[in-house]
Amino acid sequence: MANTPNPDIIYTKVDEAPELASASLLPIIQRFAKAAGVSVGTKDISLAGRILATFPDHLKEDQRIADDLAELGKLVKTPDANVIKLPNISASVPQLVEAVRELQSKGFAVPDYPETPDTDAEKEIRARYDTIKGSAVNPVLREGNSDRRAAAAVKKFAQNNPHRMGDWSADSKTRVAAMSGNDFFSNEVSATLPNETDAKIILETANGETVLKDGLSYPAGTVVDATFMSAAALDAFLTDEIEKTKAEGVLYSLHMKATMMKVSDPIIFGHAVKTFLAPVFEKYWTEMDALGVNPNQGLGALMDKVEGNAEIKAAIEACMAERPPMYMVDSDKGITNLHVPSDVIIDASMPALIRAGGKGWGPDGKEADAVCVIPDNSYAPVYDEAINFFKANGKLDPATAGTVQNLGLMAQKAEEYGSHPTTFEIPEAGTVKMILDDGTVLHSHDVQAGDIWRSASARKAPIEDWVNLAIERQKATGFRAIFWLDASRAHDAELIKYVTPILEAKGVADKFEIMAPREATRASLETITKGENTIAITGNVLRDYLTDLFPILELATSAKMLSIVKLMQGGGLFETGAGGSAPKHVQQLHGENHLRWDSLGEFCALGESFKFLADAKGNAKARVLGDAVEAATQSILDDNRSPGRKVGLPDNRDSHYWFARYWAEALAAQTDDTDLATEFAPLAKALAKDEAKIIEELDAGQGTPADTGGYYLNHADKLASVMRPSATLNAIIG
Ligand SMILES: NC(=O)C1=CN([C@@H]2O[C@H](COP(=O)(O)OP(=O)(O)OC[C@H]3O[C@@H](n4cnc5c(N)ncnc54)[C@H](OP(=O)(O)O)[C@@H]3O)[C@@H](O)[C@H]2O)C=CC1
Ligand SMILES: O=C(O)CCC(=O)C(=O)O
Ligand SMILES: [Mg+2]
Repeated sequence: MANTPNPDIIYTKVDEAPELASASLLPIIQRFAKAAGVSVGTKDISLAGRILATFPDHLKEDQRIADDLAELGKLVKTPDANVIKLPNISASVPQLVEAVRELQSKGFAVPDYPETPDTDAEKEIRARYDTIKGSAVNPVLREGNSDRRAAAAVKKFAQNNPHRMGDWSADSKTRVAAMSGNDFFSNEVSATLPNETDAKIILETANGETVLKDGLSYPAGTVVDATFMSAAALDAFLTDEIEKTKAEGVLYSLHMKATMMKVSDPIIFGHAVKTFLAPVFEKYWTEMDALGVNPNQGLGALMDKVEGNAEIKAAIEACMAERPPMYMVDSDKGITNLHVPSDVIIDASMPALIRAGGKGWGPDGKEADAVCVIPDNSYAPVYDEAINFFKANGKLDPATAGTVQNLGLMAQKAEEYGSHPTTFEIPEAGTVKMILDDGTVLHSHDVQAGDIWRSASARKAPIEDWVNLAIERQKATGFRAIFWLDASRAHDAELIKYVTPILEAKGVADKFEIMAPREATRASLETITKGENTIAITGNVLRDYLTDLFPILELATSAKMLSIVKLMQGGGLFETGAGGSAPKHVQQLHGENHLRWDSLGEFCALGESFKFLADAKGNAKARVLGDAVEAATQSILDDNRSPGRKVGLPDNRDSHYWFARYWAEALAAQTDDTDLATEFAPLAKALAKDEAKIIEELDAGQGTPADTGGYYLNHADKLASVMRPSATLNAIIG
């Protein structure tokens, strides 16, 4: 665990499909980087790594690992940061429990996850696990705002090779259902703090006062919001939508972000489970409670807990038979939308449904229209409007559509995505107050037991940085630029008070529009339908939602996105793609040794990282490497070398061979650096000469199961032998 100097570039060690891909790609990157004197090292932010790093006191000396996330968290606050960040698991409780089980089975004595901690020791363990749960990594690393867009070559490729889109018909019954009031959207209040201040949050009830949170501290200029969702209104809404969905004869679906919104959304998910199975919960709650059922963890965990009770199981079956058919995660295996809170994640799930023409998979394994329940109305209008647009105008044509780029306010845990420490499920009716250190009551809400209250904030420096980045991007592109802000929403109105004066002071107010999310969705879809382009300048949640929505419509996937985070202290964070870690791809690799993960996001991030390094460290060779990465990425697209979806087709490993070859060829061909040209010419030649042999070796194993020695924690040697099966390629790479 000794402190060694950081490598020039840090490539994160993650989970699932991107981690499998890294086993093949990273050795290639390291070999090429070395030629420019650039070291590329790893830091472990995987779920398994996070668990091990959090419980050193439970492990043997030789099993302990450093807390890489803590180190990275410090590094991103320095100008030296140059981090390539791959997607990692934001763990729901079922995922966390599985990972713990796997580690224990491998001889790591990490403690069980205490679902209902009683003793102080259990509470302490639970508190440590809570730091690992949900989106525990991204908010730590994201010390800058987000610039996500498709690289020009990627967009052009999508236009020239349009993907299949599901047809939309005007009479599609698919619709979005959101609450009409008493949700986070309608209860929001917001204020901008004139001075630096400490604050606390208290709950006053008939029985006295409880401090929910103390020791909050905000710099001057922070926009501080408070809001709550009424549990009674939520239940009434869900109950009503279940009935309506049944009457409409379509699938019932719920779309949440239980991973990132790790406190509020699992509770809302739990309400959805409870209302769907309302008769069962009413009749059997005492027994279910005794069995340890927690609805927030989903129907899957619930079924496990009641496994031994035939009466409850029969009641569940009878209830499900009366309910509308559910949108399925895996109809073959009977996994429903409500099984696991992290299976259906709104940013990816809604765009996939829209791309499919408004269709989801039903229990019968057939596609059908669906009611999409998105309880809170803050951002639901985006999907509602997109669906209305496609019903009226038919599907988008990726061959002619322009693009929607995104500039997102993300730095320093901006907005809802930083609200977890200040989110509470209210234990008892009363009044929640946020009180500043001078005694001012900044915000106050009357609440009932079970309501979900939360406060979110956005700081001045990140807001100003975001507006300035938007000005830069608009100037660089000339695109239509829209701030997606709703003047009638409390939080957005405070942001507009920042945005307008900056635009005016810089004399660019006429280049920007400000529109509420619904209007901005329509304007953006109209713009790209005409083949024109636009920049969506959004808050943190819409940053996340839109950088899956538009790429999935325009490019078929968000995996190919360029995601740059210009860190506020001068460093660079280069995220790969805009999506997640694709669990289905791991299943396919383990089952039939085919990895359909596309590393195009990694290629884009790598090019940017080298170029950033060139500027930051004055390393001209790094620029040559970066330019050659771009040329190689272009060749991958031009020659169609991306992985195929089905077993037997070229996969992720083949695409890495081609990437190495094109990269070496571009280096050999360039004239800016003769050393690099001389070094890579023979490598390029060897890769070309042995093409047939390498491809044969890479593909030989496809069609049979592959053992990587684990799911959350792979065995390094087994993983390498699966992901680097070509001895010929390995010898050339060295
Ligand atoms: N930045 C981050 O760290 C993020 C992490 N996550 C985490 O990822 C996990 C899965 O999330 P989920 O919402 O299912 O989203 P994913 O983006 O992982 O998956 C959705 C689908 O998108 C397609 N896809 C995504 N990336 C690629 C790629 N590189 N190549 C090819 N296809 C791709 C796959 O489609 P198909 O199966 O049809 O091939 C995949 O099933 C969760 O644990 C979540 O917490 C999620 C988002 C961002
Ligand atoms: O951190 C997470 O949980 C998800 C992040 C995400 O979806 C994104 O950044 O697009
Ligand atoms: Mg996302």
